[in-house]
Amino acid sequence: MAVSLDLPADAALAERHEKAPAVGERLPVHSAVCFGCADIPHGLRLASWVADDEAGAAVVTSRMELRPDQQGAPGLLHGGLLTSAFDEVLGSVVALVTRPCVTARLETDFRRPMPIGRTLWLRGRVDGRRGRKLYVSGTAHLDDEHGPVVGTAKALFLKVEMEHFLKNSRPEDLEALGVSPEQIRAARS
Ligand SMILES: CCCCCCCCCCCCCCCC(=O)SCCNC(=O)CCNC(=O)[C@H](O)C(C)(C)COP(=O)(O)OP(=O)(O)OC[C@H]1O[C@@H](n2cnc3c(N)ncnc32)[C@H](O)[C@@H]1OP(=O)(O)O
Repeated sequence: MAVSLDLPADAALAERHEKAPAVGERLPVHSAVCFGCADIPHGLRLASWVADDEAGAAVVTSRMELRPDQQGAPGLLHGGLLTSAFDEVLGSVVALVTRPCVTARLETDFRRPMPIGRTLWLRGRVDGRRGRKLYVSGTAHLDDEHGPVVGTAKALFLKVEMEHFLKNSRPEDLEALGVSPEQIRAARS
């Protein structure tokens, strides 16, 4: 049975890490080949900034231009791409608190159609943390940050160790990041 994504009563506030970018700063791409944020032809090409939050929680705002090559129904964004966009935004906001983390569970509600040629503004917030678990939520708005809500999301991210990638990623991709074959072998032995 699916585990609830509701914030537990004993979750702690999840503030930005002291070394995380400040409010207003644009986030750098976290990988030159990332489907969500890298400047690659087939990617979502999300641009993201650290945003403010009254309660002091970590928040990210992202912009996504909806392109003709992203259609599902004619003239409308494919729904799975909204889920992918939420995964990127929520993964980015979690990385302001602690990292590395991976998505364990992600739910998307599709509220309104998203026409191609328009702009989505997404907002992701870390609502709280309990141990390795980070509870996050997001909203997607059409045309501007306060435009109509077209989708909402809730997710659970889990903090993992670097071994998660050393054991599971393709060796050639790890080596391209500077990881030695010995480190990869050691993690997998
Ligand atoms: C040198 C290398 C460079 C690397 C550079 C890194 C760069 C970083 C870039 C990030 C970029 C972001 C981009 C977008 C984010 C992705 O795209 S992440 C990719 C998609 N996600 C994945 O591939 C994750 C695949 N799943 C897994 O690996 C494992 O299932 C997980 C998530 C790590 C959990 O496994 P586990 O650590 O063994 O945890 P486990 O003991 O099963 O569960 C711990 C707790 O979490 C709960 N839990 C686990 N799964 C779930 C679930 N699905 N639902 C609800 N609760 C759950 C359990 O019930 C348990 O609860 P408690 O009993 O403690 O109360």
